[in-house]
Amino acid sequence: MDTPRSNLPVATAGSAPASWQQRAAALREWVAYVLDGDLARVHPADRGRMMEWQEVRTRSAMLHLFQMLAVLATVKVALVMAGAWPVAAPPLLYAGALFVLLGALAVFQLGRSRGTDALTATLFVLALLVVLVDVPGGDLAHPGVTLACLVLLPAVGVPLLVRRHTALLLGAFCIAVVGIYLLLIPQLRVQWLNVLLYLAVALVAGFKLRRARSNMSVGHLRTVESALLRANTDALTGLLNRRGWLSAARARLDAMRRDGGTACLLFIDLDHFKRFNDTHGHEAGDLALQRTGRAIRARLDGRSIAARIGGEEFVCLLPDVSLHDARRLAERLQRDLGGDTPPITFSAGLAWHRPGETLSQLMARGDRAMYKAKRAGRDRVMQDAA
Ligand SMILES: Nc1nc2c(ncn2[C@@H]2O[C@H](COP(=O)(O)OP(=O)(O)OP(=O)(O)O)[C@@H](O)[C@H]2O)c(=O)[nH]1
Repeated sequence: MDTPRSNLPVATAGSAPASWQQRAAALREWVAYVLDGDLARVHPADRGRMMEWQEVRTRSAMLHLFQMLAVLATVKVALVMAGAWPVAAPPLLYAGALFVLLGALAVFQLGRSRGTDALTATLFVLALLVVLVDVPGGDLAHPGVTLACLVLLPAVGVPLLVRRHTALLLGAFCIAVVGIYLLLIPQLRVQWLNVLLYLAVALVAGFKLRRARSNMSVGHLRTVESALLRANTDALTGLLNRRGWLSAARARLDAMRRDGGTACLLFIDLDHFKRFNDTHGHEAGDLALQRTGRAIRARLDGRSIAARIGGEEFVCLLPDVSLHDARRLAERLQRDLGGDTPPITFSAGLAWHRPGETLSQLMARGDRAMYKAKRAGRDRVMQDAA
């Protein structure tokens, strides 16, 4: 049996690219295809799933971040309580612990419902402050806190947004700035190691997050992609199935309505297929369907859409093809399949798309023309009145 192929590109399939950047690039290509490229070939329900995927991805990144910050804050509170970490203002630390609690609640919310991104972002900033409240003086308005926040936030955020080298350069720059600043202020010197430690943790966390997000994206997209392929593809022939056809052909007609253009519908029904099965066996019948699918694919250009919409029923939408050319294409197909052993014959109906006509109306006319061909003795191509 043929490996099912569909009209969707398989950007993320094949051998796994070496680095996560390459995987992310493949991923972006695929997302661009699905979201911006030819959405015509993706069922509207899948569009919703793609959006959902993006939301899930963002949320998961936030979850990772909160987990790490919560761990940091917990360690710190434990050290303070054990007397191993002197702080100037314990009340502020306990207030910070409250923020962590709120952060944990937000994490819980993130896992459960939508629309908590603003809350989580706020809590994220507050949790960062928690890690910094022990700057001497314990004053949140202290310039050291402000500076550290200004540095830590990009230290976490930058690796998520830019390339590794740029992030490392920026990180080194931030560390240098903080180092110089802290050396210039005597009362901050005792804390500069702490701050550098946080910076290092923040940088590592940023990279880890980026990697985790990218890995998850590739894995998740592969799943979505194969689900999309399965849902829209006929497993036997690799052409679109009825679901994929309805979505793709409707979208193509919509695009024609918007941008102009014409199309022809070709409706194909294999002749006496029951007899074919009875004579040669069901397996030979399956092979005949696959051969038909291959022959159709070989004859169509990249803009045409082809599907197996029923047992031995095939349809093709041929954009910017005249009735005359569509008939020639159908006749070539007849020759392709008739020359095989055992020969396959089919009856075909042609209908030229009328302006404003829906897909069902067009298909009904194609079907009618195909039945005319059956009634006239099969193994022929008939057309509906243009
Ligand atoms: N091998 C195989 N047979 C199939 C498949 N799907 C449908 N069929 C068979 O296709 C046959 C269709 O038979 P009919 O609808 O009576 O039509 P027909 O025998 O082709 O006769 P006409 O269309 O009038 O020429 C049935 O016997 C189905 O069992 C399939 O996936 N594989």
